[in-house]
Amino acid sequence: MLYRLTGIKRYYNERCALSIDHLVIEEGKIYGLVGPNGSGKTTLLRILAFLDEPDAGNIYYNGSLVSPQLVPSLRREVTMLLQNTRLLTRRVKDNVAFGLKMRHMDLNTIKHRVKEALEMVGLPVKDFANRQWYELSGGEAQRVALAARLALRPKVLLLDEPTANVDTVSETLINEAVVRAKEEWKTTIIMVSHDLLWLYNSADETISLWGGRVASHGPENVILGPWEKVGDGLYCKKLKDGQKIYVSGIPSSSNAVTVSPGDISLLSNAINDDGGSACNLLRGLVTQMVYSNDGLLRVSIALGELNLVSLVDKDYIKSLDIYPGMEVYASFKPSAAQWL
Ligand SMILES: Nc1ncnc2c1ncn2[C@@H]1O[C@H](COP(=O)(O)OP(=O)(O)OP(=O)(O)O)[C@@H](O)[C@H]1O
Repeated sequence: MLYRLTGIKRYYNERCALSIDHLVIEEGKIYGLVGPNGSGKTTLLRILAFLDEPDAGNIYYNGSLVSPQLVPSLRREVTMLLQNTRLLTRRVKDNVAFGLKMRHMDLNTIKHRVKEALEMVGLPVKDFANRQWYELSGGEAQRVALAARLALRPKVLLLDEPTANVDTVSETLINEAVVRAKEEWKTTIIMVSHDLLWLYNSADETISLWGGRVASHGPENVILGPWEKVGDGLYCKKLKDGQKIYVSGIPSSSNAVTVSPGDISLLSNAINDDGGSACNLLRGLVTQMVYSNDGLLRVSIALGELNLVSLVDKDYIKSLDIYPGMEVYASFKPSAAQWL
């Protein structure tokens, strides 16, 4: 275990922006960090980068309680890349070499690391090393900024939406470089991303934030209220197409629930064969089918204004003969919903 966070709180002007009871980050894994705007993603990254201190709680890094005395040495192992990082006003190779020089590395190592890092992000040394910072496109500049971090071969690389403002070529190269860092140096990666395809295929785990708290499930299947109370502990939401979703439990202040993709089953007709217990049965259209890195298939279904994702076995899909564009039924128990 690389990080263990307990009882973390971060306030801005007495408003709690982050409240994490318990979070563990394992070494050498890729974590996708997701959540709506303002949910605390950047706040969490800055704490993990030791750039900000929480107002309460403890952080353990590599088994040791992090204290202000430890922070300078930890900052050498952990590096962060922001959305639009400004380059230093100098040549590409000087940008990439900067951190290595600060660490007093010898010239041969610096030369090798600069070449390696630039090639990892798809910028050949002969074409780019001597270019000035202003002779680059936005996507190239972001890749140089990433190369400067990769050259350090960091133990932890924190990325705050690094592909938000770059074209698809740069996006692919950045995503590939991140995966290579994990494979070659066992770098632990924590990356804010809205790219669900990347999350499904490359991330080992997803941390989902909601209102500064870690939500129990991934980025999908957040269903917002309003909810109407229809029975004892039973609540209903009416979709625009007239279908109704039922959830149980005790509502929270967020008025939102999540349903794990694994708890949603798919049926090709409206006959529910779950032994008669009351289940939601919602008609929708298959919009996307993606293999996920756990060997299962993620099927996205559009129903009314909602999009639900179901995680299903490949063989089951074959038996249903489902394909994009097909009408299916998504089924889940009201008790599968968890209030955020
Ligand atoms: N320096 C600050 N001063 C006051 N409030 C802040 C500050 N930084 C962040 N906040 C607030 O804390 C909350 C969490 O912000 P944060 O930037 O961590 O969210 P985020 O999930 O990264 O958002 P986004 O997706 O928009 O980047 C927000 O409500 C934000 O307005």
